[in-house]
Amino acid sequence: MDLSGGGTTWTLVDTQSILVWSPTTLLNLLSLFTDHFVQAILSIYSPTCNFFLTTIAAEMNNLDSYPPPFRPQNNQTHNLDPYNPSSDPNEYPDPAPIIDLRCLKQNPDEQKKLEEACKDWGLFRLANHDIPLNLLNQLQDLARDLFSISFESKQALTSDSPVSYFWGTAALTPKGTALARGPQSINWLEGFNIPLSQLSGFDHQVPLLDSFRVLLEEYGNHLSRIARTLYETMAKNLDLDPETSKSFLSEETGIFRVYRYPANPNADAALGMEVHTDSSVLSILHQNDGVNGLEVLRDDQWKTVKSIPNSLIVNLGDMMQAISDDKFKSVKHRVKVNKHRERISICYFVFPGEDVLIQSSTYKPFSYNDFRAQIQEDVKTVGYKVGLERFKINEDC
Ligand SMILES: O=C(O)CCC(=O)C(=O)O
Ligand SMILES: [Fe+2]
Repeated sequence: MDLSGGGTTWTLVDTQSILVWSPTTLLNLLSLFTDHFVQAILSIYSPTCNFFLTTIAAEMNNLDSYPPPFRPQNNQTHNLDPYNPSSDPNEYPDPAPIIDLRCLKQNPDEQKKLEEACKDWGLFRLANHDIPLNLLNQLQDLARDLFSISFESKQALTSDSPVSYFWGTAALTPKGTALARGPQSINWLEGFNIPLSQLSGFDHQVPLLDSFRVLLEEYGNHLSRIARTLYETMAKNLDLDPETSKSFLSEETGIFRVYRYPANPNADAALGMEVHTDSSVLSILHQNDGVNGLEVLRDDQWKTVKSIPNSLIVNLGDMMQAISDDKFKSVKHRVKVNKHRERISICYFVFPGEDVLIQSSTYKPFSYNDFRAQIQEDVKTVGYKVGLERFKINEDC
């Protein structure tokens, strides 16, 4: 598949004009301004130029910030379709069930709704989570700033650090470095892997990283609270023994993954993230405003989970499916790339204590450690994560 990110000359066509620009010239020009200033200018331009400006806004990040294979190639020209908001999936209602966190503790109907969402979807949108909107916006802004520094600086910043930088795959070793993959399975993403327990190991000398650390600490406290509340309600739904079930959610294992999915005119040729299930108990996701990408598989159809301001997406992972003895579902999902705009998402994953045995009638007893080791092995040998199937009790033997 053609994984090139585009050409150094972007050809943009609308009904009135044909404009051929060199992005290098444009970027040099635009980089003189701050993003916010440019956004303000963009908003006062005439609507006929809107699609053009939207595209340029998406492309104006420093090209040096992208991993080399994601950069436009010199001898290529791309025809970018005009950005057409009326074909935007935002026009359609979002199908995911909505859970109101504030109601969850007291309201049996909301608890029932959660149970249904876990069985039918393995995913839901979370409203009334009580995370300040300001914190979510600041996190997104800082994540964008962090991704905008040069590729080499991102690598240098994270060498010798508990934070790791990766690209092209989301399959990582326990240390957070990318597992080697073949070029055909490259994922159109870059990211930072940040274990919550090691936030203090951030380089305090680098102001951008230090500001990010402060925000992530605050965000991490909120997500631990949310994960605990959701998990306790799920454990009650499943009638799990309260003492045993506690060790299935270990807040110290919390990990952040911050992703950037660069815009790509050949969006149909590459996935941002390939089809997978998460290995976690729960995953909690925040997507930047207005850029869709996440899709879940339901009834054999891919459904877009829209980016809606101030809401979080929660999905159940393989550990939750095993803990629930297959009553709840670890949902298959993937990320599509946007042709015009880059997408940033901030994901939190929480796991059982590493050596805690999960026992069920469907799977052989295994710990998260066993599960992770098996995935590492499978990705190296078979090329992909086999997952829970590896631990299924084979009734024929
Ligand atoms: O970026 C997203 O929307 C989803 C990321 C994801 O599925 C993952 O990290 O497992
Ligand atoms: Fe995922």
